[in-house]
Amino acid sequence: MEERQLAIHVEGLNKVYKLYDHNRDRLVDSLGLARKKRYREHYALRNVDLDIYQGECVGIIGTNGSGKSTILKIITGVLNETDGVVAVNGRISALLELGAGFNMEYNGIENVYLNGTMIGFSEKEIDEKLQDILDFADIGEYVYQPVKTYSSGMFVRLAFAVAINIDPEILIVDEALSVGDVFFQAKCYHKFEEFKKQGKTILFVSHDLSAISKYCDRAVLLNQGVKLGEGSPKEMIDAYKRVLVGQYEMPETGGKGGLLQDKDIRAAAAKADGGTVNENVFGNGSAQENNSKENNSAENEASASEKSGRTALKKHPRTQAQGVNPQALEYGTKEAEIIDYYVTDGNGVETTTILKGDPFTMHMRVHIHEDVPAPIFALSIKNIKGVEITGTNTMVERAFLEGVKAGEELEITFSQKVRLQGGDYLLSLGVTGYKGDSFTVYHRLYDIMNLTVISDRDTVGYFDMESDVKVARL
Ligand SMILES: Nc1ncnc2c1ncn2[C@@H]1O[C@H](COP(=O)(O)OP(=O)(O)OP(=O)(O)O)[C@@H](O)[C@H]1O
Repeated sequence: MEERQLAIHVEGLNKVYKLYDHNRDRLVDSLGLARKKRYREHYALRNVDLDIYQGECVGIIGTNGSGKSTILKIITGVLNETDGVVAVNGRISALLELGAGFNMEYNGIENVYLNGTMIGFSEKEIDEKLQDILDFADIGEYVYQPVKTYSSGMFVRLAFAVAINIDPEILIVDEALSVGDVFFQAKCYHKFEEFKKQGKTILFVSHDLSAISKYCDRAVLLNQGVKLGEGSPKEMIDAYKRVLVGQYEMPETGGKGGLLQDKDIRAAAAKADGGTVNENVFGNGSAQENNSKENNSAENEASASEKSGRTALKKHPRTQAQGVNPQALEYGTKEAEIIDYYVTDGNGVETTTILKGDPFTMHMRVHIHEDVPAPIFALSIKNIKGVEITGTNTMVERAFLEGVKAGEELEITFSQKVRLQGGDYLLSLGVTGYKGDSFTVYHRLYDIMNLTVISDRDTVGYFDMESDVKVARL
């Protein structure tokens, strides 16, 4: 059997930042005058092992601040590790932060030469590649303008064109592609396919889970600087979904490469941050707290309810990390009030990310404050441009409930399969009804939640008609 060659080997990698509360502490420390420790240690990466083989396309996923960019920067040599081993076998071309390696005052062509020589090409070699680079970037006369005048889209076109046309053995891309328009993205992903066929190695970070599942052979999941696991994109996206809703748990931990449990991560993070275990698995604990305070209209509502003499409700404090939109629009008389909402996948696991074709259920809990003769419960789904894609309600579905009394609590579920194309969607919920002849909105939560659909096979338009396609020779 042919032995696979390693392209990137990372072992026991740590990156620790010193965080100072005051600038004077930093100064005292840098002058070597500090008698006691004046900083806190922050682990951007903690004991990470990673092997990537030649010809693989590997995606790194994880929440904000999980260490994705840090590991790429260390592999490409832009950043030094605190300790650990990093070995690279092959010429790397990297597309990291937009603008890295570019001189803003130079024009596009001058920057092509600047970048090319930085990677180790001679002027003559770059001369030979220049036309391919300019053709791929396709930014016309702008190549003669200083890059400081470029839009971020133009910038990424040129940077990507340079990165892929200088014939790297290992291509490293950090998120940058999301800046380009869809046509350019398609061209880049096509190039990825070509690269893979040529046996080149690709390592890329993206929040676009569809791209990860479509192009990667393998995915790595980072959280709070710790590698939670690696495996098939589907498996890791699934684990990532659980991290997002705070339900991550893996059955086995054990030896090297084993998956850690939330409590291990929290304990490890807490140790590095000064000892106390932070119950929040989403990263910065205080930021998370602020989020839930700011965006949780439910909490504000509770106090409003109390003021109006209604019983205080036990509401689930949902947060932005759980897909809740802090800018959701809310109104209604609140005679019936939506007090909780969440999405579960086909296994009954709470999530905000569903694979196209899979079943999912929208759950809505409603507290009835005043007798309501015949409430209508509704769900609708919009795309991020605001186009209403689909929706339904208990009236059209003929799921009637009559004579609902004050004090009751109801759970309404909408279960269906995802036929939407890959992308982000916004869910709206409502409770309305007729009081005599007059239509009343009891409670509406517009665009309250985000739902991400992951797809590696998008058809045309808003939804997949699940066509049964046959081609026959006659
Ligand atoms: N110069 C720095 N000083 C201190 N902390 C830093 C520095 N750079 C990064 N960090 C911290 O290191 C951690 C990892 O950051 P990194 O940028 O690698 O995350 P990421 O996964 O790429 O996030 P995102 O998805 O938001 O791009 C974060 O907690 C970040 O705050």
